[in-house]
Amino acid sequence: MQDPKVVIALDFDVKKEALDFVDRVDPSQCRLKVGKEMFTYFGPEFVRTLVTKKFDVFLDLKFHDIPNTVAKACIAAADLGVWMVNVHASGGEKMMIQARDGLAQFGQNKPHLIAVTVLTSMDQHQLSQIGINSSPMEHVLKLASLTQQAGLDGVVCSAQEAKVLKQTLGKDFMLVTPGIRPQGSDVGDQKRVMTPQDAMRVGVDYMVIGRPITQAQDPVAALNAINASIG
Ligand SMILES: O=c1ccn([C@@H]2O[C@H](COP(=O)(O)O)[C@@H](O)[C@H]2O)c(=O)[nH]1
Repeated sequence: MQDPKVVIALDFDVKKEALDFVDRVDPSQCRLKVGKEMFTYFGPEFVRTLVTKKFDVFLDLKFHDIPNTVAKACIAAADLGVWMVNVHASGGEKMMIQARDGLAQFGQNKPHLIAVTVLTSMDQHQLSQIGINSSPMEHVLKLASLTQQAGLDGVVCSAQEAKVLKQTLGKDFMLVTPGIRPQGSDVGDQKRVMTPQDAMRVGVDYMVIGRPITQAQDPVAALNAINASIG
């Protein structure tokens, strides 16, 4: 596979289990995501290990802070050699611009910089609880437009918003979508979900998939089945 579409959310709490899994997959089959849990347990060394094994690593720490702090955190991520790093779009345009500018020094080796719009675990009701009275679609579009205006490479959104975002922001603006659930798998805490096949149909660039693979009886078989279904 030339450009694997599946980004596996490792989310293991035991390092050996994570590395055993990583040793059973190949960079041609998938990319890997390290999030807050694994980074907090195992730190930058774990990220370096995956990079050394030639995996494209998405460091999903969703930075959200003042512009100077976020820009420096993005630079620290780029120093690890990751393929992709992210911030929260709700941190604002200034923050995103400073993060983008901070990464410019990495030239060709610059990681993709994307911004989280509305978490895929949130629905309309949860948005209204935090004072946002637009629909998830409207709010995602608003934050994605701001992200594009700030010169970032793309956004994290749900696949449910992909068609409208591609139509509005163009095909080159990258869409990275968690909340992917193969038919019949447990939705868990995700609210805005879609199957891998439908997500590909609506134009997502990369699908983040965690538990449906990592908690499967045979995780490698689960990954292979997903790849075959979108092949
Ligand atoms: O909006 C978001 C942003 C990030 N995530 C992360 O993606 C994975 C999804 O894992 P599943 O087990 O497939 O639900 C997880 O690491 C989240 O932190 C997200 O789900 N939604």
